Amino acid sequence: MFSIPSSPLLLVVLVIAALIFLIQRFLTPRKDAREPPYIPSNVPIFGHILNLMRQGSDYFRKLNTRYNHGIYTLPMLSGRMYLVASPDWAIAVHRAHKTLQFNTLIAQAIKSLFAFDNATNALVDYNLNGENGTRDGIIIEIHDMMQGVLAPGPLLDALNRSILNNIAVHVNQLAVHGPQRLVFWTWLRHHFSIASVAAIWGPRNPFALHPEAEEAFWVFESNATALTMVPYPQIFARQGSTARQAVFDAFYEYMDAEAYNDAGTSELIKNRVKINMGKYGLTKKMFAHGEASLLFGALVNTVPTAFWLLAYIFEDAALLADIRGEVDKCVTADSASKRTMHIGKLRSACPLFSSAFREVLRMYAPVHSNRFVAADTTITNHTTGQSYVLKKDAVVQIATSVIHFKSPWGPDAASFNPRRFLSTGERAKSDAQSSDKLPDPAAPYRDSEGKIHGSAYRSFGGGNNICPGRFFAQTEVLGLVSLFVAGFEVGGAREGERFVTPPEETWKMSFSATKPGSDVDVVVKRREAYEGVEWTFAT
Ligand code: HEM
Repeated sequence: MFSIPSSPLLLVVLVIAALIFLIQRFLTPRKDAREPPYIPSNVPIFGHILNLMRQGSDYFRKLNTRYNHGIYTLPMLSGRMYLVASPDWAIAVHRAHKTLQFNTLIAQAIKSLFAFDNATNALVDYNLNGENGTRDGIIIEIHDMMQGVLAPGPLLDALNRSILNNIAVHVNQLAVHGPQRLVFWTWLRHHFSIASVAAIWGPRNPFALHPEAEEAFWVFESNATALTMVPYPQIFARQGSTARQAVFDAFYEYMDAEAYNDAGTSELIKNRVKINMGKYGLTKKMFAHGEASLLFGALVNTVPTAFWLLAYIFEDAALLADIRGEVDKCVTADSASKRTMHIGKLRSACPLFSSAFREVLRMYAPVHSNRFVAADTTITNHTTGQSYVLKKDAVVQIATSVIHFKSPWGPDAASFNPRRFLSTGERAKSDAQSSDKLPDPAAPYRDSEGKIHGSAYRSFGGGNNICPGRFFAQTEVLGLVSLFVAGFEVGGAREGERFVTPPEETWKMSFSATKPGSDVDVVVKRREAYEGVEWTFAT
């Protein structure tokens, strides 16, 4: 017969055990045998979340090493997350895009991150996933417009010209009177940011109107998770909230001055104005909030990518010499002091340079893709024929940070190999190519035997929501880095020292590219015979 325990401690233990049992019983999602393998955590209900908070996305790698499945069910609170850790399952997720939705999650995130009012939230929700069977609605129209404007063609060429010539202005001012010391990440982040923002938003852009908004943006960005998760962020995520407001204010001033009408504003922004304010009647204030979202797209991945590419090239004298051999062929001399970098040639005729760029993205931009399960959905792995059911209201996360470091990348997957993306065939093809064709930086990975691995290379995501900015990002990064390679030497802070690549930040969630964990002092000087040279780009 049941009797009340005499020890108060035992009583407490029993009550806690009973509570955990009840919470687990009612909160833990019911298992369905048709779902992907179910991975319990050592601490019920909260375990996976606590581990993620402590270890960031490294936790997914550890789970994958331990269980080695291609896809998992992770119970979290009363719901579940499906973790995708293989290219084949990633393809299966992208195929089911009607019910595995990107827009539902992005809408949820932008509403809180950009502090929209109710009227704007309603506009965001309108025909969010094409429920009406049409392509109207703010989110869908902006998506379609961006895919169009940023696709290879004359509009992208104009944007490329603008960013590259802005970058050249900054680089031309370097080491003019002899070697110059730089705090490298800080220098790069500042100059790349203002060059990009000027190319996109025009001469009277928000950073030009309010220079403090640039630093505020990076504070806002590093507090983005807290801003979306914490209630009353103005109290509990104060630093991020203040920085966010400074960015909103700078954009508001830009909108209020109608500076988007200035010559030099990109078609991207002119079209965003037409859709958001013209067609859907967003207020200037709310549009100013929403524009900050494009800053995330434009800056948070490209700046670290440029940094790591420069770091790896200048750290390794042999790699620098090889890439220089390619890049020098893309330069023409217009006069004794004027050189032109031909960007089309840079993209199509520098196989090692392009390979190193993609390798940097593999290692430092393993950005996860998230999808919302709008209805129970069966997905099938077309290599194995196996199927699983994903349950309504769950979230699917394609763990690029796992996929980029396992098969098919081989035993050296953990280390930087700038030649990884060269295959014999590809090299021959690139050498022979004389046109300025634009290779897709998100093209499937081909290994050294020429075998194609679809969806193994995922820095730009995949499926319907593949990053529209990938061609632009490729041009900006290769353009900036090419000027350093062709015209400068970057060494350590002391005479004769080589550049030493700093470690990456330790805790990361793989929402965006990894930043350096510490800054690095360098000395930049002009390359011999390029002392007085001024650079421009031809696109
Ligand atoms: C190295 C640079 C970049 C990386 C690694 C990157 C990566 C990504 C990833 C992983 C996604 C999500 C795809 C998915 O879930 O399947 C994405 C989406 C997006 N990116 Fe990028 N991105 C970069 C540069 C840019 C640039 C320069 C822009 C704009 C100027 C941009 C604009 C966007 C936009 C608007 C989306 C949302 C797409 C949609 O609504 O369907 N990105 N990016």
